[in-house]
Amino acid sequence: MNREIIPADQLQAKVQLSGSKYLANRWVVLAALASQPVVLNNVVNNDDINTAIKGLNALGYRLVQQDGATIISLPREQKLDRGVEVYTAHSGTFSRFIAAVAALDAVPIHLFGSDKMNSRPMAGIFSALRDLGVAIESEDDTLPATITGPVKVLECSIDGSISSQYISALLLIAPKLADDFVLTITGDAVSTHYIDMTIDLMRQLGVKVDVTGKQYRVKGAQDYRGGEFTIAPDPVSSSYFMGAAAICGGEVILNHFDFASLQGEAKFYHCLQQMGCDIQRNGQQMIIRRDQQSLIGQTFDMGEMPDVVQTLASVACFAQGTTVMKNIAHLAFKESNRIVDTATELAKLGAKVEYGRDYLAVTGGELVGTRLKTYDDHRMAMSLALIGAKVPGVVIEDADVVSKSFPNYFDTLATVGIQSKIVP
Ligand SMILES: O=C(O)C1=C[C@@H](OP(=O)(O)O)[C@@H](O)[C@H](O)C1
Ligand SMILES: C=C(OP(=O)(O)O)C(=O)O
Repeated sequence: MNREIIPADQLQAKVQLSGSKYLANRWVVLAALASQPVVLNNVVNNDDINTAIKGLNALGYRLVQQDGATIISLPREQKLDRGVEVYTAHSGTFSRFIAAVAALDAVPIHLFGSDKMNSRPMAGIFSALRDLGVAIESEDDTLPATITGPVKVLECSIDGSISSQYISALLLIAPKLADDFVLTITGDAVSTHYIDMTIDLMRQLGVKVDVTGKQYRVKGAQDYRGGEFTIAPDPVSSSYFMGAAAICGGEVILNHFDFASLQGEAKFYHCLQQMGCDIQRNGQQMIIRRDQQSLIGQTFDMGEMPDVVQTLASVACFAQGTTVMKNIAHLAFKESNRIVDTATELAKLGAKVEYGRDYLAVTGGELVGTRLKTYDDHRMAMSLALIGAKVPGVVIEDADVVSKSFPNYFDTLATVGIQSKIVP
């Protein structure tokens, strides 16, 4: 389904966003592994989280979706006694997390993803699991793969320069191993705040994790305890509405912003502030305003904010001068190649774009609306749509890719004043 975005006037809107998919991805795994019941509230209903729940249940874990946004998880009754298959769809996070969870069982577990997911790297987690004595069958260190545990060795190292998800995955299962586990990160680690988020939630369930520089030590045979938790709103979903205020002008109020979030992208508003937006906090609300002031291009290190690079690239199209997003080599391994593919689509609109292995630079100027591809990447659809709020004739192809993280994205955009219509 393709959508044409209708240009909007200045915005004057309030928006309430659903729970973080990043926290939910971790919580469902932790809840599954917990020794007591866990209740999760404000769980986002999107493809990635539904895939994770289904996949964990295929391994005999017991997560049940109650009415709306609540999930209840009960402890698993027994380990698997025969092999099963798990579909990981387009979720990089779940593919990496479930590879580690699968290693806790001593039967072959076959993982396969969507075509896109099957081309994303898994080598980091597979090589670490092999070092831990787990058998991995995979043609080229991608999915599909068959994983046969259990973990027999309790020390490994992992290259942190491709994805932090490999590290989060191993940490999540570490308390369930028989003895103390030591993980050392090599290389220049990326997206490290995601590892901090993982450890923070593990600690909330009562387990002990020691961090010394690039080394993580987790005591073996610890129980994740139960409890009831409410998931805070998603900082990356909120970036599109902040970006909308920056591009269209006017004011957008995020009803509830997770100011305490450890996630790197929760600081995206600092980028908009530096470019000229006025940002205010009122309790849990964030207010983003742009009146007469122009946006001014800046240089940003986005190494810890990978998932808002495309939002920033869209905003940059409307700024004076050049916005440089650097330290983003790891964006090549997401749902699309978020350096090359973003540059390609922006260039189709007439934007002046330059890119290299680890940067993207966008210079503001006149744009002309056209049809844009989304490459099976939800964030490509959501961020490019923002350009259509200002430039007539922007058509987002395969706009329903947004269901990966934000199924009602276009309805929510309409509530802030940016309408769209389905077109051939
Ligand atoms: O741990 C996570 O929840 C994620 C980590 C990041 O990936 P990388 O560590 O691969 O950069 C991020 O881009 C992804 O959307 C979610
Ligand atoms: C990269 C993303 O997710 P994942 O790696 O889980 O597919 C994302 O949501 O932008």
